[in-house]
This record gives sequence, structure tokens and C-alpha cells, in this order.
Amino acid sequence: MKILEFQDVEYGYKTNKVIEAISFTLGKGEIVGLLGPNGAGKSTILSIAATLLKPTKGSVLYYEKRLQEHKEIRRLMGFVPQEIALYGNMTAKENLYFFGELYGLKGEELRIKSEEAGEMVAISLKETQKIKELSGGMKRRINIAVALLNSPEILVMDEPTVGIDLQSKQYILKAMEDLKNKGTSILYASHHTDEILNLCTRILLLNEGKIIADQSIKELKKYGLDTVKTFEEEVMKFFFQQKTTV
Ligand SMILES: Nc1ncnc2c1ncn2[C@@H]1O[C@H](COP(=O)(O)OP(=O)(O)OP(=O)(O)O)[C@@H](O)[C@H]1O
Repeated sequence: MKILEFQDVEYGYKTNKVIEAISFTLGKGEIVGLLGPNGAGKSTILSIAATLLKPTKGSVLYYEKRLQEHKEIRRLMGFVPQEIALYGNMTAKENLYFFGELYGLKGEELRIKSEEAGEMVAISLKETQKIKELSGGMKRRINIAVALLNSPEILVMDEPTVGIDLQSKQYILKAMEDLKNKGTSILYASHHTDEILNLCTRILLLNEGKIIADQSIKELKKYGLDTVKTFEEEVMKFFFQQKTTV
């Protein structure tokens, strides 16, 4: 079943078209990685997938059109933005309880869901430190835990491992792998080829608002392009060809 499908999607900020002709699907339990240089349009695509931006052209289907209301879609979705969206003066537990209540959780369910979400990214709710006193990696893990509170079926993550320590990065990648094994469908952006090749079932390579390659990892393996070196060499060839044909 297609959980999410972009059909010829375009988006422009005023007159500036930043993505165009974007078509791809995210199946159940798939991790689709968006890889591309700064400004390629990754965050724009993720914001559209998360229903925060409306395409200026084309459509996005959820569950093969079975879900159409933004409210219903958001109930099944977790969104992790690039910026940390937590209250600095509160602890991890207080933040999780606060956002959990916003999701409508209370009592025992709120406690259990908060603990489970914390556990997914190795965060203990017993810590009394405030968010503002924590490292960037800890903040990011707690930010992810917040998105997991409603046990989302679709997770949209914008560069979840950028600029953090190695340990936090490993915890986040492990959580993503565990979520995938549980059947969660994940759409995420990254700059790291190694991470994407290890984790994803499919890669979308973006440049200047367009998809320049959409390949499953299985296909890449078949052509021997599933190592960082061979994949990046092919990508560089593409950019080189572009330059020489202009
Ligand atoms: N609010 C905005 N107003 C105008 N232009 C914008 C706005 N947000 C993004 N853009 C432009 O849209 C294009 C795509 O940006 P986007 O953030 O989607 O790229 P990205 O691939 O996520 O980049 P990065 O890796 O730097 O996060 C860029 O040219 C950017 O300057």
C-alpha cells in the first residue's frame, strides 16, 4: 500500500519556483531518503508531505486517497523539523508530558507513551536537567521523542542527525531502524550518503528542485552503486555532465 504519493508536485515562494515535477511514493515500512545539496528543495518537500505547505501544482495522496483531511493525516504523522521545538526551561519529561497532553494523552497512557517515546531514543525521563542545559544531540533526541508520542505511522524528519555527537547519531539511526522494522514509513532528508545508503530502502537524489534519480537500494546494489564511493562518483559524473552541457 502506498502510504504517501507525490504526483507532479510543484511549489513556489511567490514567483520563485523551488520544486517542480516531483513524483514519488513512500510505501509501508519504507525509509525514503532525500539527498541533495543546500537549497535543492528537501525541506520544502518534507513540509508539503507534513501538510504544512500546500503545493502550488500537483497533488499529494495519503493512503491512496483514503485520508484527505489534514487533521486525520496529522494524527497518523510525526514531524521532526530541523530546528529544535522544545521548551528550554522545562525537563525532557515535562516537555513530553506537555506535548503528549496536546495530542490528547492523559493519565497512565501519557506516562507510558512518554516513557516509550523516550526509550526509543535512549532518553530517561528521570533526568532533572532542563532542556537548555543539554547537548545538541540530547535536544534532538528529545525532539524526536516528541514526534513519536502519538505512535505515528508516517514519520517525516528533516536532517535528524545533522551537527550532533556520534553517540546521539547512533541512537537516532537505531531508532529509525527499529521504527522501520515495526512498519513505520519514514521520509527524511540528509546530507550524508553513508547514512542514507545504510538505512534507506529508496533514495531520491535532488538538485535545483528536481528529482535527478529515484532508485531503490536493491537497484543500486545490482549496479554496484551501493557503496559511498561508487554512488558519489556517479553523482559527481551527473553534476559534471550538467556543467559541460550548459
Ligand atoms: N520562506 C521562503 N521564502 C522564499 N524562498 C524560500 C523560503 N524557504 C526556502 N526558500 C528557497 O527554496 C529553495 C529550496 O529550499 P529548501 O529549504 O527546501 O532546500 P533544502 O534542500 O532543504 O536545503 P538545506 O539542505 O539547506 O536545508 C531554496 O532556494 C531556498 O532559498
